[in-house]
Amino acid sequence: MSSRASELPEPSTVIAERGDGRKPAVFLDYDGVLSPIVDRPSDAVMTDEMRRIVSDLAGRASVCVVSGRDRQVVTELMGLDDLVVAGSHGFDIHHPETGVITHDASTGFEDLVERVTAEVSEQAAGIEGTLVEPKHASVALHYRGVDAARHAEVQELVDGVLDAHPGELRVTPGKFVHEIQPKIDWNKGKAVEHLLDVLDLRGVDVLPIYVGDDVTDEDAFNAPSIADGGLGVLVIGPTDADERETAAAAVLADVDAVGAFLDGLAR
Ligand SMILES: O=P(O)(O)OC[C@H]1O[C@H](O[C@H]2O[C@H](CO)[C@@H](O)[C@H](O)[C@H]2O)[C@H](O)[C@@H](O)[C@@H]1O
Repeated sequence: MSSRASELPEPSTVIAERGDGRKPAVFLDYDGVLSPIVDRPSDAVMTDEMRRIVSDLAGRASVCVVSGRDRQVVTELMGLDDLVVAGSHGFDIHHPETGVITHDASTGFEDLVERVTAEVSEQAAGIEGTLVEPKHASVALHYRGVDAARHAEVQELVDGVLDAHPGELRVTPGKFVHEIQPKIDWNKGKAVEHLLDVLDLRGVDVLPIYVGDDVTDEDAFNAPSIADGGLGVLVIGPTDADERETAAAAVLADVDAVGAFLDGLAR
């Protein structure tokens, strides 16, 4: 089911109205959720205050980070190495105590991603302001720094790369970024369902909550455990359109509101 973001309540209201006494299992996106959107991806370092909030919450409830970033990168930006992290849009999952968590789509795409990353890097060098972010299971082509008059060229580049690999790739739009991924049936929603299984978080006493801001987070809002009985929370950034349609059931206004919500959760 899809709703207009501006018409959705805050998550604390939903939880109170449901009389929900279940123990939260919290899945958190990173950019736009735990750290505001900034011009350069490498500048999105989590604040000390958000680090304290996430650490405190992890002491009271199950917390997993599900990010489009590479796992090592998001771990470093958070300054926390004791959380379960599903990096590279949920392809690369790691538990701090037991190590890598495998799944149906864990491997098999490495050569393709390496070749595509090289192609994108070579072609993007001709478009000033692009930034190529190589990742474990995708390549992100950022165009935030590209003159608007050249955005069509960036799109042509992406279309050309997809055409050169018929049936092998898909592209997901993000915030001034094209995420080129192997065409494999895996996404953040599948990663959430897998984590609920392997971390033994299924049960009538568990409330799965997913907090995200981007297009790829809609897969998680639509995951059965979030959409049916769980809680999807969309973070609307300052530049996002209020009329955005989302499968989330609640909204938060910005990263500060995320901090306040997480700080109050499970107390
Ligand atoms: O799934 P997420 O953890 O939200 O990651 C989504 C993408 O976030 C990053 O890019 C976005 O945030 C940057 C920093 O604020 C911003 O400069 C960029 O324009 C945004 O698209 C990250 O660089 C990507 O790899 C993630 O997939």
